[in-house]
Amino acid sequence: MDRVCVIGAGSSGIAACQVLAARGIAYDCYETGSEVGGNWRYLNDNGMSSAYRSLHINTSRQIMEYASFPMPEDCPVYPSHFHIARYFDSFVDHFGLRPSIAFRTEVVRVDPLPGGRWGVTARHLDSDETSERVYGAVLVANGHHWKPRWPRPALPGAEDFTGTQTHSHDYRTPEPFADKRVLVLGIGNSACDIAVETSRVSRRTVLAMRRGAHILPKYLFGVPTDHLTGSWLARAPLSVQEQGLRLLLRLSRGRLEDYGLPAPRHRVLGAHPTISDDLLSRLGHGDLTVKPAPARLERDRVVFEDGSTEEIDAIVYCTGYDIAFPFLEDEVIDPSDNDIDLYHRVVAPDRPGLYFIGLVQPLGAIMPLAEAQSHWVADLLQGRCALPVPERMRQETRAYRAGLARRYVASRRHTIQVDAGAYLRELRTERRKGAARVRRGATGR
Ligand SMILES: NC(=O)C1=CN([C@@H]2O[C@H](COP(=O)(O)OP(=O)(O)OC[C@H]3O[C@@H](n4cnc5c(N)ncnc54)[C@H](OP(=O)(O)O)[C@@H]3O)[C@@H](O)[C@H]2O)C=CC1
Repeated sequence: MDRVCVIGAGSSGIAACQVLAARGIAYDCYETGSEVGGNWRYLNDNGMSSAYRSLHINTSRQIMEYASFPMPEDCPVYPSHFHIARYFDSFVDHFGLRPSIAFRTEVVRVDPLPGGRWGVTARHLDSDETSERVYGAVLVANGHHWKPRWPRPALPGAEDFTGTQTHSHDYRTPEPFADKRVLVLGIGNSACDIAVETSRVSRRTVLAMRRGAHILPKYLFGVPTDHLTGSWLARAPLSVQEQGLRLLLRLSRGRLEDYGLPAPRHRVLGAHPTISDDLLSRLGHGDLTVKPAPARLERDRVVFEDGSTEEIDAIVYCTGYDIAFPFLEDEVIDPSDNDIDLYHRVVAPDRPGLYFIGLVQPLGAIMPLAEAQSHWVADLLQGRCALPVPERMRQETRAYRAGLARRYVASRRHTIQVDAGAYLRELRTERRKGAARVRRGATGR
């Protein structure tokens, strides 16, 4: 079997490396930075980490750990990025993966070649030299929370705004916002974490949003929330999960309107969850002001959609991330507007040998899903599983899109959503079907 290329040594890339190594598949992994961990390596010198100093994961460690390597017992329930980066270091060392990772080596091009092979061009940052190598398959694990998504088009008046305008990707600590009048835009997890933090040092922090969000706590009745939502509740039909969660939230934290937040018009499971223990208490303290979305900027002030205005010194756009593969031409795969059609979120139907690891946004955590995806890809590489014909794969991607449209608020942030437990079951089923295809000799490729 031809050698395989893994792009990125973040949480998904190292999961892929571990599985490939365990399965005896020769591979090279390329990582732009000097260390593993991707987004979870604070101040990562690959320039792609969006982690801020106070970041703690909002899924519990039991939900985020790799199946092959449990997190240490003494790790907190909701570890910080420091704990998580340490865990990734020990994962890589435990499995002896480090020598297979070319650090400070950026993949700059990936080209399809005749015969289903792939040409990979890498730039070595220390020497600025490039090298080319041919691989039988490429596993793309470059992450999807590193390229800032700014409002498109920009807010009217943005060019003439006299304050600062930054994206959450570049937020590290609240100090630069001390004594400032800050506007945080969005109501995802970045917005809530950042608004809570700036509200402690700013003169005033305004949290503006174009729709409400169901705020989930990290604990419900003393139990990590995802221990409830990821276990018995996750196996129930969606409507039962929805009702159960709605009831639990109503009992534990009451109505969001009573904290000054707009009542969400969508179902609890109709948006990627916003998880914060601190937001509601900061609102209760009167240290955060809630506003609708900005309508326009007027030099040193922001006019909101309800006609109210605020003088603002700094805007932090917590408006999410674009999916991007800078090393792939759009003709190969085009992720514009975060639309990307992959069979079971991994396989490019018309590009044999091109796989995407960790390109999901789960209710749950990406790490064990990336690991499970890698096992499926290893099956495909070793001929233990086969894919259906491309048209069958495209049917699956259409059905997935239709399911997203039925369930989720229409937003560019909801194009790669999965429920962790259900998705793991889906991958297991696909592996069984893929093995049956091999036995029948019914391979699509
Ligand atoms: N502690 C943790 O573990 C953390 C995890 N994360 C994760 O990182 C990922 C990214 O999160 P995040 O950075 O919050 O981004 P998200 O994409 O999740 O949220 C973006 C927010 O910005 C809003 N928005 C986007 N564009 C506009 C616009 N033009 N005008 C007004 N509002 C806009 C969205 O609203 P709409 O819904 O209407 O599109 C949404 O409220 C998520 O998976 C999140 O869970 C992030 C921070 C902390």
